[in-house]
Amino acid sequence: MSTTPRPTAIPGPVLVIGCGLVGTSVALALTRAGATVHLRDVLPQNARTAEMLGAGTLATPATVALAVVAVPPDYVAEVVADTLDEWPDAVVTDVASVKHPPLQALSDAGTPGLERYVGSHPMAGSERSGPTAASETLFEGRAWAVTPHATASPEAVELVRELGRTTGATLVEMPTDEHDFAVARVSHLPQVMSVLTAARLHGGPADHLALAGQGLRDVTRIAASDPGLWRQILHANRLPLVELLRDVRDDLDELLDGIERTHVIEEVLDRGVSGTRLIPGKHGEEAAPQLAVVFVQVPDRPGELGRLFRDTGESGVNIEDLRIDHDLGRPVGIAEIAVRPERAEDLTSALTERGWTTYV
Ligand SMILES: NC(=O)c1ccc[n+]([C@@H]2O[C@H](COP(=O)([O-])OP(=O)(O)OC[C@H]3O[C@@H](n4cnc5c(N)ncnc54)[C@H](O)[C@@H]3O)[C@@H](O)[C@H]2O)c1
Ligand SMILES: O=C(O)C(=O)C[C@]1(C(=O)O)C=C[C@@H](O)C=C1
Repeated sequence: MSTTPRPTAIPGPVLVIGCGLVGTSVALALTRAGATVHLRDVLPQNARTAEMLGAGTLATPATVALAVVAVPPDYVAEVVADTLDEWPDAVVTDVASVKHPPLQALSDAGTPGLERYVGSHPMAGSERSGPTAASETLFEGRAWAVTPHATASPEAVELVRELGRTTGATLVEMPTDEHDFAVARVSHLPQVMSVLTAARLHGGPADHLALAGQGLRDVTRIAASDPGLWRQILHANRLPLVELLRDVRDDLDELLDGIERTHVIEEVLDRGVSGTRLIPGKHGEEAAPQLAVVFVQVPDRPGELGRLFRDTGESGVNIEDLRIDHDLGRPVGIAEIAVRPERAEDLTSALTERGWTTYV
């Protein structure tokens, strides 16, 4: 949900280099918070599209307080070095998904001005690429990693923190190598598992694929992401990723060897359930609370969803999450309203009283 942005404290113009999904989303969020944003891309049409979307201006800036490098990982070190050189007063950050390799390359090259560079990484994105997939609210309530290095100036670190805060994200600070181990587990391994699952659909007869439901769609959404970008991410972070893939290979062996014994299957399934409970909830709560889901039949008519939201609001029960599915072959949808378990009963009775068909 979009919140009213607070004005940014970034003390001058921002230059966004790379106007794809992430760069344009950053630029839109900064513009919305009152920053003057300049746009640049190796593909002029992407910068033009970002400008048309209201993300900033194509005019060359006279000065730059902060440059945000939002290009694919293979080009980050080179573009950061060029930007430090071109704008000697600017702080420079990048938003790439892997943080240690570019820092190492910049440091090995003895890059002048390295104290003005602080890497960062917003933990939000999409399976879509390019400026037309951008959104000014993409980072709201999401984690934004800031990865200072030993020689970074405190002023540079603070400016990059302010960038994350301006987009509505929650800051998480850690060294680059720790960051890369963390994202191998929470982002890169999930990407590989999604891809492997989607790839196994090849060869499935059409009438088998016709049975695909929401479970498959949930697991494979990110498999549709740009392979060119992910080749770079996975290659750059291959060392931590390989460790996790070996663990997954052990899990597969355990399942293959034990598939005849139900307790082995049960153990694997239980580890999955407890794993999902370790994922932090919204607003950075320690772990996602277990939620109860109230299912509500929604007639397929204009205005019905609005009526459901109004009735839910009047019940005083907060919606923690929401999904809407279509009941195949019937003129109704099913709204799945996730609420705190202790409020499920209140919501069910409030909605039933107002004429809704519900089940838990
Ligand atoms: N896609 C995601 O979900 C996601 C989320 C967080 C961070 N990231 C990181 O953000 C960065 C950008 O990813 P994206 O998803 O926005 O990709 P994208 O393909 O949507 O956009 C990349 C943009 O960079 C431009 N570009 C490429 N080389 C350039 C150069 N040398 N100079 C200037 N512009 C150049 C491209 O023309 C394109 O417009 C990547 O480093 C990625 O790892 C991606
Ligand atoms: O597609 C999404 O929903 C994402 O958020 C993508 C996602 C992620 O794994 O969380 C993917 C890579 C990035 O570096 C950051 C975000």
